[in-house]
Amino acid sequence: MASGILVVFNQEGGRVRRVAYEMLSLAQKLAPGSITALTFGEGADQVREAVGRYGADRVILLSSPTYHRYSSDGFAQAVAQAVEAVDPEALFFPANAWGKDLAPRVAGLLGAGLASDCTEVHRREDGRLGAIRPIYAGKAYARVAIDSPRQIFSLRPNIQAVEESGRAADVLTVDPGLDASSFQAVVSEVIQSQGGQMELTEADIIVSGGRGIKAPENFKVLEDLAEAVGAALGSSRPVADEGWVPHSYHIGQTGKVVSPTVYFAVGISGAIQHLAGISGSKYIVAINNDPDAPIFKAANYGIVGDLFKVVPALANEVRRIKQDA
Ligand SMILES: Cc1cc2nc3c(=O)[nH]c(=O)nc-3n(C[C@H](O)[C@H](O)[C@H](O)COP(=O)(O)OP(=O)(O)OC[C@H]3O[C@@H](n4cnc5c(N)ncnc54)[C@H](O)[C@@H]3O)c2cc1C
Repeated sequence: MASGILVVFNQEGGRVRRVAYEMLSLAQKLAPGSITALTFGEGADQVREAVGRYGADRVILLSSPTYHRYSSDGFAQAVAQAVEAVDPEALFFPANAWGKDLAPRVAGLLGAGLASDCTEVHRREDGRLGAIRPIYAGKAYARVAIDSPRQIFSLRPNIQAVEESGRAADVLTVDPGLDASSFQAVVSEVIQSQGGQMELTEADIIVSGGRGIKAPENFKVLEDLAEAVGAALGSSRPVADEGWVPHSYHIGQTGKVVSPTVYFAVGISGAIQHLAGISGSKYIVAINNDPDAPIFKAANYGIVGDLFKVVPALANEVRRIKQDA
């Protein structure tokens, strides 16, 4: 009978994103002792110790040149073969760009149900897994049950706690026997986006600017705060549409969905389409000179004031506290 969870994730040169550890920690709670991790690409061999520490009992490392370049159809076939070898009850994928591309293809190949972008996965009374996921642009949450024998979930980053279990994972050798030349679509080049900052969907702190910053050169004020608090930079859609910042900064219904611990919304009015992308934030700090701005209804902390005075004062205060510490 199918049992355990197969946790599939991406890595670059041995660098594993935190969401992989979050998935492993959660999987270990749901199916203790039967967690298999699967990753691909150059550097995959280096992740064994780290994934073991965070809850993998076994690990499949597809590090051969066949898997050096991402291929949606090729990787989906490899995951399907790993599923045949491991026979898990469920698969976890990260709900990042990589996982959002791969998970539906694997679900299609396996004929399995997929619940995407989940904020919670739990064990139900009937022994199967269930999930909670946001719907209607984050305005409501749905409880999801998957009827197919195999269940697939993609998990939103920064939602689960990470716990170290302190064991080393055993390496499980699975050779899908695939030939990269038969892959239909292969990523031939990855171009680093402008700014080269950390991935917004995985950032713990985000400083985000809206039209209230008035001109692209004023974004420096936000960069200074971001540097002081160690944050990634984001923006509302009009700011990215105007070309004041790269499009990769755009947060919201039609942009990135983020779930940081702290989200600074600076000069952002709080339109519903923007809130759709930030409702997973633990704390929202709004800085706006209009006391009636809708963002204050969503915020945990609000400062009514001119951002050009408030933000530099905040950055200086953070630096002063850090120096004193
Ligand atoms: C189909 C659709 C999809 C959309 N998707 C998205 C999306 O994904 N993401 C998104 O962000 N938007 C999206 N939008 C646009 C959205 O409706 C809003 O227009 C947009 O979010 C407003 O951006 P803003 O808050 O930067 O600008 P504004 O609404 O113009 O707000 C600027 C704010 O700055 C404040 N301000 C001005 N000067 C200062 C100052 N000196 N100090 C402090 N505060 C100041 C103002 O009080 C105001 O609240 C979408 C719209 C549509 C129709």
